[in-house]
Amino acid sequence: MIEKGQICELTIEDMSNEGQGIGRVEGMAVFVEGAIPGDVIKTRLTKVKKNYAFGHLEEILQPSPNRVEAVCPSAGICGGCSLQTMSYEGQLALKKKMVKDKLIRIGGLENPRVLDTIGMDRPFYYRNKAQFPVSGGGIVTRKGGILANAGPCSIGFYKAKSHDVVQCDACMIQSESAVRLARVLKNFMESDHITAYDKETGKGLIRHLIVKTAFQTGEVMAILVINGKGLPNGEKLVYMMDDAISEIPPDENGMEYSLESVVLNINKKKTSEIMGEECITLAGKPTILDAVGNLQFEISPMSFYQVNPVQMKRLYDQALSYAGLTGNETVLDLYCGVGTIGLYCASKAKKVIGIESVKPAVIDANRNAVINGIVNAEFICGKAEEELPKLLEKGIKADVVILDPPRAGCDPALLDAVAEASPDRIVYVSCDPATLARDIKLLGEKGFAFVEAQPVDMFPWGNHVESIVLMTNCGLKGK
Ligand SMILES: C[S@@+](CC[C@H](N)C(=O)[O-])C[C@H]1O[C@@H](n2cnc3c(N)ncnc32)[C@H](O)[C@@H]1O
Repeated sequence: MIEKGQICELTIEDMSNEGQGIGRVEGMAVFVEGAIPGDVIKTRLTKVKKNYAFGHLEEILQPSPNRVEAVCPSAGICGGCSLQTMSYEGQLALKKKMVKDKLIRIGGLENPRVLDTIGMDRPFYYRNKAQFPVSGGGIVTRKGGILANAGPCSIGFYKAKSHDVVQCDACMIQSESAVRLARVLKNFMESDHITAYDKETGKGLIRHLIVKTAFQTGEVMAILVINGKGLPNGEKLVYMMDDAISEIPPDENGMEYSLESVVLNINKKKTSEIMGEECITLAGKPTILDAVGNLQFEISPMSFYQVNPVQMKRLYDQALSYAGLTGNETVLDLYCGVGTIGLYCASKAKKVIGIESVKPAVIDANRNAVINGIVNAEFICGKAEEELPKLLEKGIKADVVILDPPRAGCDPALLDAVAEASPDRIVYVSCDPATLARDIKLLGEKGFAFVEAQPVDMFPWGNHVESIVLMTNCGLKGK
């Protein structure tokens, strides 16, 4: 019987979805922050539940062969990048293992073929999207009408297991444009006494700064999520941001960056949702343009776009290869975002139909078909689980179905509809191996055979795992 406060020695064997090392004491799983697979550690149990426990890392008795010194200057302060003390080779191996383990344990597969994780040659400064929380700053009214200074503002990352924000002065995975704009917004808020939103009181103006950077064109978009209708001295901030971006020296590919869009996103709800529904373009264009391969994509503030452009191309190349297109197929791109995967397939298929629930993304997708001169693709707005049955009722036949749902995976109704469509191939792109494995099992029961999985490292130094799976129709249902 183990209890809170007990000191135990254990070997870390696995990693949780939240990035904690997992070991076992008396058969019970113990989750330890800061421990990585292969470490032998001494831990003090801080919480003991019926079937699992949490421990504090007291001492590393024997470091994992994959343990390295963290290279990021913000290591130990910022709560992101839970694998920053693991060698990159170790991370790639761990991610492959995580996919395989989930496919066996949750997916019910015996010995699934999982290929080596496709890694990056240089896994740094890869993110094209930064999402920074904002705290402090400005003058606030306390109880009794007393005016008080809310302290210096910080724009950056949450500390591990807290909502304290640490200024992002340096980050090994974010773009230079994102780090610079975080600094500019801090200076602006301090000089102009602008408050950050306080979720306890529901007061204060600035909630988040989101920066999107199109590495293939150099276009940068800054989105200020605000708890109000407008931004005092917004024009001044635009000039400050523009100066900061134009001072970035060209990158190693000679790319010059320019601020093309500054957007206010209104979110007055007391909710943990980052963005509200209304966007107002404060300066420049309402979208930015990026490219993948020889296709161009316009992206609006609310639209999903893969965060790692180098790996996005590799992921899409794999999707295209798994789709096995000959030119005669109808491809359904479900959860299509701005239409990237579908449009990537369009020149090799007869017809592409995409479904996506976020309206601005669907508008982007249809416009992206036009700007690329693609005439055999159309994108529909709605929930995939509601729209696919309607397409089937209209007699649409699908040869290849691409699924790329959010972390929660597919709605069971959608999997039923996919089975009814009875495509030859299903290409399933996933950012959560657990829900992927759950859905693979359900699709298996509906007559689709798992062929192989290819993990693609979309999030170096982080514990999230992207992978892509090919399933083929066993012909149980017939076409
Ligand atoms: C992981 S993203 C994939 C987007 C796209 N395939 C790509 O590679 O950029 C998942 C997308 O599914 C959309 N989505 C979420 N729930 C949905 C639903 N029930 N039906 C259709 N789309 C949905 C999200 O808005 C998001 O754009």
